[in-house]
Amino acid sequence: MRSSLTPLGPPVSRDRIITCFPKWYTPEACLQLKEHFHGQVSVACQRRNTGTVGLRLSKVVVLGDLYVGKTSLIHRFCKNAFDRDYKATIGVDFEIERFEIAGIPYSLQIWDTAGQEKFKCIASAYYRGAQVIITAFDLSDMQTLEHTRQWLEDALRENEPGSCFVFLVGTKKDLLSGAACEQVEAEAVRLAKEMQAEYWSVSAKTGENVKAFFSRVASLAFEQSVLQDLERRSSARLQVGDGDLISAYRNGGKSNRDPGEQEGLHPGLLLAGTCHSSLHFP
Ligand SMILES: Nc1nc2c(ncn2[C@@H]2O[C@H](COP(=O)(O)OP(=O)(O)OP(=O)(O)O)[C@@H](O)[C@H]2O)c(=O)[nH]1
Ligand SMILES: [Mg+2]
Repeated sequence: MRSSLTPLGPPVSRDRIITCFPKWYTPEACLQLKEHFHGQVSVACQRRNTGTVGLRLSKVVVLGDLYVGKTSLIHRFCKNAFDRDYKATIGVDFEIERFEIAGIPYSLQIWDTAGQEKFKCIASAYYRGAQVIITAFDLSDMQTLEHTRQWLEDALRENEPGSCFVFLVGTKKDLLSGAACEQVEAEAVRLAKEMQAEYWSVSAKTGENVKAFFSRVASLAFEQSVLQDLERRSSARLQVGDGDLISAYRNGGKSNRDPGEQEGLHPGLLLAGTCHSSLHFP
């Protein structure tokens, strides 16, 4: 089936266009070592046979202790800005970032959560339906690394087992150098392997690795979305072929997770959101 669904709105900016599969930070703790998009995904993109992938929002949640730099990381990527003053996130906030990956439009909804304990119950309401979980810690504060395991556990509890890509991100790379940085990174890589997470070190202050990191996040999520969409459509066709028309119709070509659920919007809770660029939904 050829997709006729094209999002409206301005073209994505040049630095959001991804043509090659972005590389990992370190091969020791990475989710996929391959250098190209999955063959089926490349073919689907060439034929523009990616179903509704271009219209959906993939949910990314960013978690971690207060003051580790979650908001700064997101702001560096989405607004190319850095603020030295600390303004605690209250509850949650989100940004929408549009990409073009292998010629197909793709959007991430990036949820910034509060690290302060008193806001945890608000923030945790937004963990559900995440395709990507980013657990952040401050490279200059080892305690924040130790706490990442608990943050991840809390987020995984709200999601189906095996349904999320997990990243462990060390922030404020500019504050460490040489042997000190290597030592913390080695410990973080060890933990990332245990968490089955991909490891990255970044600096929101200098911008080091920030764009590369989010390109990697977007590409892995995109590839998974296309593969899931292809699988869903082929199983719907099989069901029709089996004469099970009603069950195919009931599923409506949907995955187990409803796209609305993936968007994770729970009205009525404290929420301050910014749509970074205009999107039009069906
Ligand atoms: N040197 C340096 N400072 C940073 C970096 N990233 C963030 N900071 C500083 O660290 C402080 C906390 O950053 P935030 O991004 O607000 O931290 P947060 O994790 O969002 O905190 P909560 O919203 O309370 O959970 C701020 O003063 C930032 O300027 C970085 O890469 N390098
Ligand atoms: Mg914040």
